[in-house]
Amino acid sequence: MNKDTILVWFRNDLRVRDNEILWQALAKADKVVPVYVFDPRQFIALSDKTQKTGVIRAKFIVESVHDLKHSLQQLGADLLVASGYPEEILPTLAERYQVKEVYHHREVAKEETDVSSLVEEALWKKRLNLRHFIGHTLYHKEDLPFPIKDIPDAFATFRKKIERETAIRPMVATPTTIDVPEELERSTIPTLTALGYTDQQIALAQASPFKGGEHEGLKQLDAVLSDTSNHLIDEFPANDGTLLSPWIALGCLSPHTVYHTVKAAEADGLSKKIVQTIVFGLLWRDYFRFMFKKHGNKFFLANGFSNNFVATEKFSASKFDHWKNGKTTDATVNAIMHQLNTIGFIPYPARILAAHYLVNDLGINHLFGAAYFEDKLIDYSPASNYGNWAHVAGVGSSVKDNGVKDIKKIQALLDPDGAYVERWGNIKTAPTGLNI
Ligand SMILES: Cc1cc2nc3c(=O)[nH]c(=O)nc-3n(C[C@H](O)[C@H](O)[C@H](O)COP(=O)(O)OP(=O)(O)OC[C@H]3O[C@@H](n4cnc5c(N)ncnc54)[C@H](O)[C@@H]3O)c2cc1C
Repeated sequence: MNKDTILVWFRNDLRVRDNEILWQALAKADKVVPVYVFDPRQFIALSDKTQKTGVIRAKFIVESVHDLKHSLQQLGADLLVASGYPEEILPTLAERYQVKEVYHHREVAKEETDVSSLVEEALWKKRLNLRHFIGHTLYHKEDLPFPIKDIPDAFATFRKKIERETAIRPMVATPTTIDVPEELERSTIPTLTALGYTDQQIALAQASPFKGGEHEGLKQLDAVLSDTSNHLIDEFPANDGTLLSPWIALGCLSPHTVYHTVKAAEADGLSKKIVQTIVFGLLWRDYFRFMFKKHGNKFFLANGFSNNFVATEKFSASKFDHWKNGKTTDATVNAIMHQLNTIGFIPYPARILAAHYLVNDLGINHLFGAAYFEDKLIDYSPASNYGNWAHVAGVGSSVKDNGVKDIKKIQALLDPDGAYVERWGNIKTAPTGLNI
């Protein structure tokens, strides 16, 4: 057995910069086998005409995998790309390349952790270890001032304690060269057609201005910090965020890269307000991931964290369809849904307004809306999506943050001068079902 080879299984960490699994594998082994697997479970059509991964996010993923492959090639390595079940593919590759261990980043939501467990079991049958790393959060789980089971549910308390008592780790170094086994097989990245999307869907996805990959993410970070306008920023005139969430969600950028880059820019004069907005956002993201770790499947219950039973039998398929297709009686909600269906991204106030309308005006349980966002959002991540939806619906984990406080103010934030509804209100979007 060659004890000096480690298989690095990339999932939602599609980067070479600040990637602990890659860095640790290189420190421990002479050679690594970098692998990405397109898992068919991630690309299936669901019974209600939605998809697990809508075509816009699928395009973003494919672009990000291309970018990672290119980066690894620049470092003298390559990315082995396969399609199939990771629990079947990874043990086969591990055997073929006689690896000593398999490294990956641990996830928090059930579907993702179930896949890890299947891989772990299959590897174990070959006496191989799947090593889990915790690299998705800004604050490292092991540095928290409390065990997971004691993390405060109230966001304000969580934030106060964590900011006071925990240091943020530095970034790990970026490799300058990577050795892979000489016989590493050449592989190609599947097209969207091969992943099961129709020509019409693929044409639709071209309207999104977001392009996947670590390089694009770094470019966006640069544009935000240098306060220069770019096509993406121009697309969202009233947005005060960074628009970095798609790259953060897929791990093209690590939260540490964003944090440390922003902090360095602050020392060079970047406005404190921008820095605070970004750090505050990253804290919310950490909070939801830790809450998922603590409470698990509670986020997928119709009544969430509330003890009151939430009735779901009033569900109206036609109202839900109107909401999805931007055909409600509310012009702002319609504009929001058109934007979501067209480019796979809507700003935070738009998410609140659309979610609030579905739950309060249409009386539809928030889980339906969350599942629709799961299909459409380019930055979809289970903890952030289901955690935020639960709050808007009033059944979230942080009691004080439940519900929507001032809907008019949020409306004004999204569309201060009516330009948003003007831009997105009348756009003709394709129907959202799969049979487009
Ligand atoms: C109903 C609903 C569903 C949502 N679903 C998702 C989702 O699936 N994925 C996702 O990344 N965000 C989700 N959000 C949170 C938020 O809307 C987006 O993270 C934000 O709009 C991204 O824009 P930005 O990159 O400009 O954010 P910025 O303001 O620049 O914030 C910096 C980063 O912090 C994180 N962040 C900011 N706000 C939040 C928040 N409230 N919760 C969690 N993380 C946050 C993001 O990674 C973001 O890129 C959801 C919000 C709502 C109300």
